[in-house]
Amino acid sequence: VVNGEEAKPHSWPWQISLQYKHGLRWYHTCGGTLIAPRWVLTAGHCIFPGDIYRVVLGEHDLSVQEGTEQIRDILRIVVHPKWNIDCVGCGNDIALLKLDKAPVLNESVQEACIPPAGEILPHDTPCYISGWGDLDTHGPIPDKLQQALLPVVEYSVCSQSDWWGMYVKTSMVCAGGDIRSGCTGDSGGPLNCKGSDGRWYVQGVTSFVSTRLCNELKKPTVFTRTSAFNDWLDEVGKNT
Ligand SMILES: CC(C)C[C@H](NC(=O)C(F)(F)F)C(=O)N[C@@H](C)C(=O)Nc1ccc(C(F)(F)F)cc1
Repeated sequence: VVNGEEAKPHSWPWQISLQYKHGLRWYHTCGGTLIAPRWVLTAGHCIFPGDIYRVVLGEHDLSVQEGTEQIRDILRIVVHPKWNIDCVGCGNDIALLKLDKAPVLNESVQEACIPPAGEILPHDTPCYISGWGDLDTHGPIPDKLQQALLPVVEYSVCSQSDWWGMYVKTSMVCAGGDIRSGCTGDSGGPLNCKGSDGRWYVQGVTSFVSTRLCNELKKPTVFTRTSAFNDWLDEVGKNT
């Protein structure tokens, strides 16, 4: 997250760290969101066939054992069938991870709500991105979870030629566009937006930023719009 701030520990208790094994060590590679007892939502582009992954919940500082962490192995990875790394602008950058065992829900580990199908947030709705991604285009990476307020940018603005133009689809949500943004390593994490019921909804899955600068002006962070995939989420979850 570029130009954000350290999140209050465990204030986004559904945020997970997706880690891959390299040699004998594990490394944070993407964010994700706990959306059901045994299901984590992340981005399709976070998954590389053949890699070994694990999920860490209840995390705040990646470099310290805080006692709130719960580590889970992944039983099944389901990447959206239409996700194509060679066409990031086509969308469908979404995947589900089934955990081997449900984590214990507590102060540090909670589920986020999934928005109703088709829900579109109005321009300037205040949402927060959270993640352990780079603090700037070329690093460094933080140890502690970061957050930034990213107001929603409605599609009619985000699809303007000097914004994302044809690279953004209605199955996506844009947010930000000023000096704050997501950045490498925030991928797959949530766009957190508070509903009128006071609950937090994962309205987006962090998908892409500008290849030039993470926080390039008029290139808001682009998220997979969760409310465009309710049917797919239900379908995958059913044939657990
Ligand atoms: C690995 C990528 C598919 C996703 C990667 N995502 C992120 O860094 C994050 F954290 F914002 F989600 C990214 O945006 N990386 C930059 C360097 C990038 O490649 N951006 C990008 C790629 C394609 C397009 C498009 F849509 F035009 F094809 C737009 C931006």
